[in-house]
Amino acid sequence: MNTIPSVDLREFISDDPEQKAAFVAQLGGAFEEIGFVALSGHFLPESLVNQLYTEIKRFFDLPSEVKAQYEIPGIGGQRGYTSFGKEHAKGRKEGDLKEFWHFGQYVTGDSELASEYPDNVQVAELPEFNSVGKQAYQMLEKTAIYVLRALALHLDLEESYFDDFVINGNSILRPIHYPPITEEPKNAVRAAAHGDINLITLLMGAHGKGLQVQNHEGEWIDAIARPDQLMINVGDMLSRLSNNRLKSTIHRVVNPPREAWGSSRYSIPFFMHPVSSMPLNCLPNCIDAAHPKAFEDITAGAYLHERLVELGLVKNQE
Ligand SMILES: O=C(O)CCC(=O)C(=O)O
Ligand SMILES: [Fe+2]
Repeated sequence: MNTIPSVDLREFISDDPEQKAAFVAQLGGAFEEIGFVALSGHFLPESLVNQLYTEIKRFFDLPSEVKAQYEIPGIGGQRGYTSFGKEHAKGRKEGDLKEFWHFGQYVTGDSELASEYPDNVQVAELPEFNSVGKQAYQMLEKTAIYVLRALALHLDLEESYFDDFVINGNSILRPIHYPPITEEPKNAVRAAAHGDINLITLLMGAHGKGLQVQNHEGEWIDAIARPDQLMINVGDMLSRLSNNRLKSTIHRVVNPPREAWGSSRYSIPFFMHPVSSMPLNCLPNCIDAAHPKAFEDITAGAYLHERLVELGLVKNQE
């Protein structure tokens, strides 16, 4: 497969059972094949996308000393700012050529979870930054809940199977800035090849080319969504749960050609995570003689911790 299929969420939300079934089949097929799909008809209005890009550009333009105040020690970069070069892909030494911000969950009605998660960090210099981030977070979360409902049907589960695991879940909205490249990078790229940790990722139309996805033949293909589409991919947690039936596809962000080194790249992924108590044990109906159980049982929280250590964001004893 050399292209990424497009689907429209309005088909799933419609009351027409045929359209709904067609959406489930298209989405499920794409996630078994290439692991990526471009989604239109979602809940994130273009005006909000534009506002969020404006706010995050203002934030990344702040002086480094100001941004550094928002880098909070001891929370593994789970909220607030993470400075340039700090995160590296699993198995690599060189940091990625990026800085980023994390908005986390806005817990309602569950005091235990509210105290489990670090607080969101308020940017004093930018009055709109936090409220725009929160609105985008909630629209992306709503979209992701519908996508997971469709996936539940594809996996022969109850449509609401994921709801209780992801409502108030540990999801993250991550605006990323890849700054202009000023000298020949030594082995480092904007984002080295990796699979995402979480259940699914919703990526807002990245400003500028660069995202590539590896197909089954090992070829790298460009993944470019239209401005009204979200690029959605399967993460490692969903691959585990489905015993590899759904593919967490390796992707990367390559450095631009030299003549484009002078420009920044921005992108905004939303990583849909469940609550940390969700078991990621392979689903019994995804295990058979041809597909023996490929993963040990683990909870989402324990798995996330393992992965954050591998990324260099958490030290082992934290
Ligand atoms: O910047 C992009 O387009 C993708 C970033 C990405 O894959 C990630 O942060 O996991
Ligand atoms: Fe990614």
